[in-house]
Amino acid sequence: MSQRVIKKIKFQDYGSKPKYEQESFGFKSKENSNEEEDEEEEEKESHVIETKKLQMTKDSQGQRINEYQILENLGRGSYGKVKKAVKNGKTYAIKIMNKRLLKKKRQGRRKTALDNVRREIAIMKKVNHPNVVNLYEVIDDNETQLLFLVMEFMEGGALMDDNTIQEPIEEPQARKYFRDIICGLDYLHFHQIVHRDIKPENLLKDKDGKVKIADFGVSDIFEKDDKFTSTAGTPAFLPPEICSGKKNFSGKDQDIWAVGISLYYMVFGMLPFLARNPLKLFEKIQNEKLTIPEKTETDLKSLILGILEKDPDNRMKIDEIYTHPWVTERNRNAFPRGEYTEFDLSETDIQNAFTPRNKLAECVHQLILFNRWNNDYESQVSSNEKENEKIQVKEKETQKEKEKKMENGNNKNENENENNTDLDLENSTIWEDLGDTEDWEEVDF
Ligand SMILES: Nc1ncnc2c1ncn2[C@@H]1O[C@H](COP(=O)(O)OP(=O)(O)OP(=O)(O)O)[C@@H](O)[C@H]1O
Repeated sequence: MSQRVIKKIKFQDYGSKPKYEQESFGFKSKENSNEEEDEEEEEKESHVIETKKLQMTKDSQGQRINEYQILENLGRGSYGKVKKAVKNGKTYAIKIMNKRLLKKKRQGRRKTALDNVRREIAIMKKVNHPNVVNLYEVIDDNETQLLFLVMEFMEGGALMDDNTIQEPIEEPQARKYFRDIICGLDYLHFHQIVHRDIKPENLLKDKDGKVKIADFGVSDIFEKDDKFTSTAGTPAFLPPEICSGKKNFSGKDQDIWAVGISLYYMVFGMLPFLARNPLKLFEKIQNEKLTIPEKTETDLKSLILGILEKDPDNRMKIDEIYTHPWVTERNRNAFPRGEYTEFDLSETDIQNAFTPRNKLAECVHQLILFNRWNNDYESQVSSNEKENEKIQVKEKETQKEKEKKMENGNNKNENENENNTDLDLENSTIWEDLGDTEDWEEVDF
């Protein structure tokens, strides 16, 4: 059963805008708020609408998904397409995915892409901050197996487009962007969420140039400590401790390092470590001394060196970043931290992020596969009977023996299922037989 989670968040936005006003989510600037109203807003469980019914129509204006008029493509990720859409005059970005295809796309030994999407949605449903891209609605249609994430539209696109050499961003502008990123990241880390793929492509700008953290595809949640063993992220943004294959590294330290690489990229227009192949790149990240252009101003230099410290124990932490002279312009531009109240984000929330796994249906599917195999086996035996009587006798004996064995096997399976209703389908071979999974064009709009 899903726990009741009441989200109570208070924060101040000291990023690119001094005061935060986003009426659509019920947050108001402090001057305008009254306490009762605030209390009411805070008691909302989740701001995300969950829709189970999908209506896809086509008219003279093009395609529609429920009330959303679908416009042009915004981009394509590894899990699906992102389209621009309009509803009641407001623009949205809709990520369109196909659950059937996600289920077939393996991610490591035990997981499928659907597991990652489940986690991404669970996280996005809970978070609500001006520097994190907001999710408005999840449309989860079982008939078509399509999944739609309706997000706020980030008109300004990615902070920087790709990993080529780019025009550096002027320092005052870079500082605003950097503060936005730190505000969003601090909020996530407070709520025990690590992003694990911070990079300019996943930092999107809204129409006012405010930067928000997007793409929670490989994000994770942690409990007591933030130690991880699995590698996730983009090679050029991975810290030395991950490149060296260290087990048990800090997810927060990984995010901080990636923010440092992103800052370097913003102010110098290029990545600090580049190589032709990942192995060479990992070697450079671990061993090559960081070069900073000579004319770099002292405060900026000290911040970059502090964040891009190879030893994670000596790497700058987020509270030191908040008070760093480059960030605060030597205390002329205060950068206080937001105040947040905890919310729960549990494994149950992840499992229930959209239509919960139907364990019964999956068990039935396994039984059907087993019966099919069993019938094939029996028909093979009967054709042999017609051909040769002698063989038939032998086959019957063998058959009996095998049936006996199978019966024992069946009983064993039944017993196992009785003991383990939570069938481990991640380890089941049924996903292996589903063929090639590369054709993402199947998500056709
Ligand atoms: N909320 C949004 N507003 C505007 N554009 C968006 C939004 N979300 C995503 N996009 C665009 O759509 C593209 C695809 O996004 P998506 O999150 O699916 O994948 P990605 O981050 O590019 O890649 P991957 O998921 O493989 O890491 C992005 O590159 C971005 O330019």
